[in-house]
Amino acid sequence: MSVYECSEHMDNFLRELPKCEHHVHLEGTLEPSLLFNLAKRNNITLPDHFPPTIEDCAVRYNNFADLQDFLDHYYIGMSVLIQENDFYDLAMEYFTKAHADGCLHSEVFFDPQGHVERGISIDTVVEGFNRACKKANELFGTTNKLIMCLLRHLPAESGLKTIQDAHKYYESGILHGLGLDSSEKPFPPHLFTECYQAVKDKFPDVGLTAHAGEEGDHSFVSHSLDLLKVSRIDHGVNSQHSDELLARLAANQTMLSLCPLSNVKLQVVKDVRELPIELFFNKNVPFSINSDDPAYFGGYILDNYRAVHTRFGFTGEQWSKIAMNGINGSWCDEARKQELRDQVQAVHDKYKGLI
Ligand SMILES: Nc1ncnc2[nH]cnc12
Ligand SMILES: [Zn+2]
Repeated sequence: MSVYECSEHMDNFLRELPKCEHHVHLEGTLEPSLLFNLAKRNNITLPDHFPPTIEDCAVRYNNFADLQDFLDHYYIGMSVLIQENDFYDLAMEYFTKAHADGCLHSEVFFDPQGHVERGISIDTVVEGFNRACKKANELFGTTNKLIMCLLRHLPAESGLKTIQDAHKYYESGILHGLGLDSSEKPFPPHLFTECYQAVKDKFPDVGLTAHAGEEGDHSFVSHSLDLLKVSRIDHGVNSQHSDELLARLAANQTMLSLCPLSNVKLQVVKDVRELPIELFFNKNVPFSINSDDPAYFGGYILDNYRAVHTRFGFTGEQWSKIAMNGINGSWCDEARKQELRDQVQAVHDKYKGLI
């Protein structure tokens, strides 16, 4: 349901526009090609109901009934990640694609509990991902931060243990944030108050965020703000149903990390056009545009920008504001933010009069 055309100039502008990604799960960047390679390399037999070929994956991934249906595949997919090098290769594939899409700063999620419960140590996971963050910076000049997520379908005690295991990585600055993901509706934010408090007490500078308002209603968003003290919200689309919450997000400039193609693939909406993106823009609620689990949802960050453009037809001015909001909501230092803002301004000026 594309309404607006994406002219050649606009397409170039969107690619060159310096982008920040705040909502991508590294395990969700596991393309079927790498998944099958790693299964072979590590002698992993996938269950019979997992799609047996790359082509079958494409069909199955186009037919998720909802978030849980996707997650059931996502957890099987990640079972092929065993060695530190597997985590490194996975993250390098993502950083390479993100760089080609004009993404200059990525804050990436990972799910340590999904690996530790299979007998993989958190050190294997973090060391592999951290090595890739450093290599991508060296190769592409991009900046990258790791956000550890807790799985909300597991008890808070498991979350607390994971936080303990990650202590040295928060202390050394290898981990920059804490997030909360997995099945939303049955596991509301209040269950994790103690986990968030534990990190906040020990590491007050660590960024806090949580998935909320993807399938859960707007109270999941306000409770994440009130109880978990998060400074960002992942998804947050259901904030649209509360004027009071919208006013609060705007007043505090709390950024929502939106994932348009994910919302379509997981049946949150039928088409990107139905998302409240114009409402958020007009109400001054800051948001960034992200890919969530691009290997499963058929598009990386630029595909998501394009999908939004063809539905909403934002002007160059509006796109530059969206890019600036993404920079302001990032967890990099002020010097890096200024560098990124200057680059947005330069691309904006280059395309003035052309788009
Ligand atoms: N979209 C999503 N929502 C909740 N948990 C996730 N884990 C990976 N992708 C997710
Ligand atoms: Zn997500």
